[in-house]
Amino acid sequence: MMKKIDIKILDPRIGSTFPLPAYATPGSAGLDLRACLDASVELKPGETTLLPTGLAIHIGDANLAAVILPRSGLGHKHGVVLGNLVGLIDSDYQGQLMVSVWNRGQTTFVIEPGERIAQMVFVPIVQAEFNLVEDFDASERGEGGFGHSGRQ
Ligand SMILES: O=c1ccn([C@H]2C[C@H](O)[C@@H](COP(=O)(O)OP(=O)(O)OP(=O)(O)O)O2)c(=O)[nH]1
Ligand SMILES: [Mg+2]
Repeated sequence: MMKKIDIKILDPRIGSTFPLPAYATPGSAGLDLRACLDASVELKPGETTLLPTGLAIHIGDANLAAVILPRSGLGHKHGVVLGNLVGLIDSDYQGQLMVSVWNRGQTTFVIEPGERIAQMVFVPIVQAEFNLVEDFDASERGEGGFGHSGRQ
């Protein structure tokens, strides 16, 4: 299913120097987001910085959201993940898409202008309303959790 999402270009280089986010293959779930930078940024071990993408989206549907996730290559090989671990884009957010990058590795990582630094995935959302009860209907698990079923 393809869904139309309003997008605004905030930096004139988007769409020319830096391509618009696009699915890399027909089966891709994620759209890579690029660092919309004037110059490269050095991210030392342990540092976190907020990168602009030069883009804003307005999802405009409370039953949809987007999540920003690390790219596996950056995270695994270079230790470059997200400062917030996962970014959540609300359907009513209209500001610039920002990516918090965290160098959790041991070596400095240089982010180049236009580099694909994270990926965005659209996800369905169910908003819940709470039904206040005194007792829950019984379930097989009950209150067991946090490994109560063992490791094997
Ligand atoms: O990686 C991210 C995470 C969030 N956002 C934007 C979109 C999101 O809708 C908004 C608020 O994010 P969130 O609710 O996670 O942050 P908060 O700390 O709760 O801020 P707020 O008080 O604005 O909700 O910031 C980004 O651009 N990138
Ligand atoms: Mg919030």
